[in-house]
Amino acid sequence: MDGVRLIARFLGPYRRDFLLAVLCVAAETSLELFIPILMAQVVDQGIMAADLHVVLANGALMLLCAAAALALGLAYARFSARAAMGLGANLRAAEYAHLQTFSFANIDDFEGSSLVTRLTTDVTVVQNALVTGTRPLVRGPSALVAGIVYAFVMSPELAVVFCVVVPLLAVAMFSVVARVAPRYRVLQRAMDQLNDALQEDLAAIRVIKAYVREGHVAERFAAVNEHLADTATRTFRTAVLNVPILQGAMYATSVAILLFGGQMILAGTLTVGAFTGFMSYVLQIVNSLMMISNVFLMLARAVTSVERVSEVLAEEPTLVSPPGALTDVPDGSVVFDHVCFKYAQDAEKDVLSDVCLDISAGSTVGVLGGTGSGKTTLVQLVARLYDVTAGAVRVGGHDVRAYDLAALRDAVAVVLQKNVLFSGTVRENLAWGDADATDEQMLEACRLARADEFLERIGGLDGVLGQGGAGVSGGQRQRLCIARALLKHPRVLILDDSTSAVDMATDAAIRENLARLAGVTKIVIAQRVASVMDADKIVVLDDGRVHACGTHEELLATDPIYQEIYESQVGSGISGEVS
Ligand SMILES: Nc1ncnc2c1ncn2[C@@H]1O[C@H](COP(=O)(O)OP(=O)(O)OP(=O)(O)O)[C@@H](O)[C@H]1O
Repeated sequence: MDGVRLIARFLGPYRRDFLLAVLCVAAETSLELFIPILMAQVVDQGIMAADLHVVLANGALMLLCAAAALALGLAYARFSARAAMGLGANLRAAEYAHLQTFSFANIDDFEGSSLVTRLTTDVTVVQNALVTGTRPLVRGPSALVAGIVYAFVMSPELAVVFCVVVPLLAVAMFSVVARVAPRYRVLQRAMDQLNDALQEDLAAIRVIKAYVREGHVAERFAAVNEHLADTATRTFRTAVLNVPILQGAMYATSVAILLFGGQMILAGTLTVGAFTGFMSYVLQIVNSLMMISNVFLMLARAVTSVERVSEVLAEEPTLVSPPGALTDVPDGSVVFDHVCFKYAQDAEKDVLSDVCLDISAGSTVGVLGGTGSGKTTLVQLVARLYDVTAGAVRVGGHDVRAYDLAALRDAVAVVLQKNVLFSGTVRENLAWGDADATDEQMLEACRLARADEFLERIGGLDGVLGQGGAGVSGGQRQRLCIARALLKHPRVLILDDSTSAVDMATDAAIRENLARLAGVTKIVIAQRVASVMDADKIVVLDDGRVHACGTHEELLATDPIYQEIYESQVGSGISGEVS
């Protein structure tokens, strides 16, 4: 029922088309049911009574019925296609819009590939069910009921055969549907896995080629592909069982009716015309049962897909703005107050444990630490990309959970470790930072991020970037991403290893430019000591805890981990560039 409500809701303005499609099928069905009656009259009152007038008149009526049924069939195709395609577009739009409200945690829950299947294949399954299922859904039951009623009217004795056949067939077909329905969820899950493998391989195509791993990924893809094919074969092998069951039933019924009907004709209790008409009802009843079983199979699959679509639409975003949210971030101060965090509620260990930090507005803070020590996790909490598990993060003196999400994220610009640009011009990409920025403002941001160095070479602000920002190098992409963040005029600027692909001299020049941004708090995650040694404060993270905090000189004098990082870089010759 929930599925029906969902479909009714998302049909929206296409509900009219859907209703018209149903009316067309209903009218078409009643016309077709009328034809056997006319046929019986042709045989009994026309051929047997040698009355040509009855044959011609009824023949003309039969042609008229057939032509009207054809017109209604065409109209049905048009209305149902419009309703189904409209429904599909509405469902995809609603899912996509809802997806935009998802937090990272929501997306982690679903997995990206499953979301893709739920927006594409699942919607197509629902669409197809509507466009090809409405006709048999309306025709099947009405043709069945009408066929049985007409058969009883023509010959109640003969029609008793149906009282035996129809219930037996119904039980057989429902058991087929009951076995197949649960398999559809497994099938869609296998489809998710195929999408997952395909997406990962396409995204990593350069790495695959660089490591000459084409054979390995082809094997992995073959395995998921085979799993999908196996699951589909097992599902549809059971589904097609209803065809032999129905055909067997049709022949058995025909034989029984020929046997009993023949005896009745010989005994003079049934006319040949009534018998001919009766035989066409046998076909009609069995056909309608076939339609009903097919439509049930189709619906079983569509129900699975509707459920998967509903799961996306019903997912509650884990991060929302509170009622009466603050819309102004007064300053760029950042406080971590006994913050604990873990990604999964049931995870045993915290990723961040009891982190306390006090970062004053306008200061520069460097964050260092080993791989997996929690640096990225720490800064993501400032822009409320995740919520703390315990404690609080305060920006501008207020808990981040008190702010309107958009206002907070406007004030806290994060240049993530995985920098992403989009296909389009450089100007379009920079406009993500400030849609109203003038060319001068964009060029100034590029100058601060040292993107001006290569901007002319890629065609200036009108230079076109390929999908995912293709067409610029890693270091160039990082600089454009910094420029984009600067255009937001943030109160807090977070750079998560954002200059890792930039050479030392450019890195130093960028730092120098950023240091001049008065009033902007800068939190810089870096692997190189050189990138953070001038900071007002350096935080050393170790296994999710603040191991030490101080200036470069203080840490160099007191902290063994900092000394070790510094020494390792001095040893590798980085110190020369550092100093
Ligand atoms: N989305 C996620 N779901 C579950 N665990 C995660 C997720 N992201 C990170 N982690 C785990 O949290 C821990 C800290 O990761 P984080 O990315 O914050 O470390 P990091 O210090 O930034 O590392 P690196 O220097 O390699 O970028 C790691 O153990 C990582 O496996």
